[in-house]
Amino acid sequence: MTRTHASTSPASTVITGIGELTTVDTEHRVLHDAAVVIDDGRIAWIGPSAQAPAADTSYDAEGRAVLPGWVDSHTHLVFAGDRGAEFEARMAGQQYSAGGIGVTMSATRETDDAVLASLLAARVGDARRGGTTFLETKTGYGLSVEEEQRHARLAEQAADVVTFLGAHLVPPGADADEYLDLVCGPMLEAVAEHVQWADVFCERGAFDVDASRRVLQACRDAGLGLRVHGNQLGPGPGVKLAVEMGAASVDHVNHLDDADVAALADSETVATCLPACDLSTRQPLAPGRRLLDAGAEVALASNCNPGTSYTTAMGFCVATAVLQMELTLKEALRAATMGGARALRVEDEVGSVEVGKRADLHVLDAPAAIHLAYRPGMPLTHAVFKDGRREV
Ligand SMILES: N=CN[C@@H](CCC(=O)O)C(=O)O
Ligand SMILES: [Zn+2]
Repeated sequence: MTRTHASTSPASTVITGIGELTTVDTEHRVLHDAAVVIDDGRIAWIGPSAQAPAADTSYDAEGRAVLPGWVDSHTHLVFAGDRGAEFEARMAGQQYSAGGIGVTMSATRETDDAVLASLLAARVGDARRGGTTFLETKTGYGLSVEEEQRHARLAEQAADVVTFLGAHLVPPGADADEYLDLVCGPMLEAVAEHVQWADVFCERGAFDVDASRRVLQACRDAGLGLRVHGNQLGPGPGVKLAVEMGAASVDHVNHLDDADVAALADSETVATCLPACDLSTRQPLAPGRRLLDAGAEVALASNCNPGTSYTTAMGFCVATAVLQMELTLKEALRAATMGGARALRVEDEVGSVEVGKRADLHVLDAPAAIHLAYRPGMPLTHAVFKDGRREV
C-alpha cells in the first residue's frame, strides 16, 4: 500500500518490500526483500526489509524491483517542428546527413519562449514518467548568438545540466570561418552563465578536427567541461580528439578502429552509446560489447532529438543494449545509470543506490529488472522518486 504520494519531500521515508534492489554500487549488489530509508532527499539506510527502521512515512514496494533512476547524459530537447517526413524518407532508403539540423533551427527560431518552455517541460515529463531522474540537454538548434543564449536559458530551467552545442552545424548561408569565430567568442560568452558543458559535432558535414579542437579549447578556457559527438556516420577523428582533450565523454562511437577502442579503454573518457539513434539512422549499433571487453566505461543515453532519435525512453535503450548489443542486463543497467553519471561527472551524487547519494529511485511494475528486456516496450515504470520526492 502506498501511504505517500506527495509533492513535497517528507523528512524521512522508508521504502519496504523491495523484491529486487539493483544498487549499481561498487560491489554491484543486488538485494532481495530489501528496504531503503530516505532522509532529507538522500539515501540514509539500505538493508533487509524485515529490519527496516521506522520513518515519518512509508511506501510498500509490494515485491517490485527498484533501481537507480536513469541518468540520461545526452539529449537535445530544445527544439520545435517535426521531421517525420525526413524519417520516413530515411526508412525508404535516403541517407541521414547533418544538414537536417538546419530544418529544426528554422522551426525553433520561430517559436517563442513560452511555447518552447512548454515543449521542453513536456519532454522532461515524458522522460520522468519513464524513470529518468537526472538529465542533460543541449543547445544547438539556435546557431546565432541570441538564439543559442535563449535556448541555453530555457534549457537551464528544465534540465539538470546544460551543454553548449553552438558547434552543431554551420548555419545555412553562413561563412564557416566567421561562424567558428562567433562560436568561440561572442556566442560562448553569451551562453556561459547558463551552461556547464560544451560539445562539438565532429563529423563529415559538420566540423572537422581542427575546427572541433578550436571550439573545445575555447570552451575549456572558459571553464566548461567537454564532450564530443564523434564517429557517428563513419570512421573519423572524434574519439581520438575527445581523449586528447580530456573530454568527459564521446558520444555515438559507431565506427571505431582498434586505436579508438584502446584510447577509450586507457582514458577517463566515457563512451556513450545511443542505440535509439542507431536504429533510427540505420547505423550499425555502437560496439558496446567490444568497448566493455576492452575496459572502457560505457554509458547509454537516449539522444532525444527530432532528427535522429525522437525518444526519451531509456528503458527502450536498455532493452536494445541487452537484446542487440550483447550487453548483460547488469552492464546495461550500469551504463544507463552510473555510466551516464560518470559521463556527466556527477557519480558522487547520482547513478547508484548508496547511502549518502540522492534518493533517485525507479520502481518497476515487475519483480525483477530483467523484465525491461524480457518485456520490451511495456510501460514498466510504476513509481519514480527524485531527491526523495515521489514524482510519478
Ligand atoms: N549528431 C548530431 N546531432 C544529433 C542530430 C541532430 C539532428 O539531426 O537534428 C544527434 O546527436 O544525432
Ligand atoms: Zn546528439
